[in-house]
Amino acid sequence: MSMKLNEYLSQAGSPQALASLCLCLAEAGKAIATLIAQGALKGVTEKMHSTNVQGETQMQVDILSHELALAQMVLSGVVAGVLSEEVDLPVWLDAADAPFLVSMDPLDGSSNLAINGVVGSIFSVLPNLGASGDDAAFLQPGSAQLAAMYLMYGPATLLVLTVGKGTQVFTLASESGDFVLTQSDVQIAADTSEFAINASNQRYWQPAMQRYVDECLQGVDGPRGRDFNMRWCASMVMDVHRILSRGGVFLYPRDCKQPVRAGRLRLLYEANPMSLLVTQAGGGSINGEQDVLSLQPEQCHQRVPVLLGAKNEIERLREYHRQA
Ligand SMILES: O=P(O)(O)OC[C@H]1O[C@](O)(COP(=O)(O)O)[C@@H](O)[C@@H]1O
Ligand SMILES: [Mg+2]
Ligand SMILES: [Mg+2]
Repeated sequence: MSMKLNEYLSQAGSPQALASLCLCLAEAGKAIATLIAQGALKGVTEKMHSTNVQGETQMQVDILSHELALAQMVLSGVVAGVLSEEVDLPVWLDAADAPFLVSMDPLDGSSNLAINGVVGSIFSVLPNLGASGDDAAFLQPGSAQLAAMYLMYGPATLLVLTVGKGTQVFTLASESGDFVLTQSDVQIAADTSEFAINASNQRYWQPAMQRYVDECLQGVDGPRGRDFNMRWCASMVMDVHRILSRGGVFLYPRDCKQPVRAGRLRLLYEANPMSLLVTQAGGGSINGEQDVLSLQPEQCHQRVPVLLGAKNEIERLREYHRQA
């Protein structure tokens, strides 16, 4: 029998407050999916003249997605503060004693909208340890996350969730508006012959990454003794979803393209939630040497290198970094 998101949350024994939050985030996802589906008819593909705190050009739809998600969190009544890619400082809601903090990338891969490509939303749920109003409250390691979720706005709208009991995939039933469990306890195969990396940055990579990709590219004639396939979607949600669906590794390594930043992806609302979802599915996630989930964040919008996916490949990459 098909299980709905609310039924899964109660079966998983999630506390009522966490279940309410997940359901509100699911509602936000539905609203964002509806917005995106309008495409150019609603200006979804247009850029704005503003930049976010990362110095990236914002799209109107980045801001609208932020607002839709924020409105649902206000409604939930269980969120004290929200850190978003789209705003410089965390937003503190009028709920200081609420149990959760949420970090979010309201629209991931938004540059793909110009080509009608797949985008998503990413949420990380942390405990509110009582320091409401203090932005440092968000600087908790990924291992402290109570839940992680992404929504994927593709041919189907998917919601992928972990509350620390495996990783589950739900599909939006458009007629009823329910998210229905379609894949439970996803497992990522430990081995793979597929990697994902933005190869245009190759000249900036460190030796460990040069070695890994070079060996993959040598294929059956090289030390790996087999051919590798390559994919890159420029949308972390889509790349991670492929790994959850058919295995592989996703690599956004440290590089020297912009020496001031350690990596491309943001620790608190991209790397951490995706790492929890992937490790709950049996995969690995490191920054090169350390587990991403063990990193102590230093800044709200901090960037980190991220290598995640098939466990044995991630351990191989860790070893290459140790040896370099
Ligand atoms: O432009 P690149 O190097 O391909 O980087 C793509 C990466 O940047 C991101 O798009 C960043 O996300 P945003 O669209 O939320 O800024 C990731 O989704 C993706 O993995
Ligand atoms: Mg993103
Ligand atoms: Mg974004």
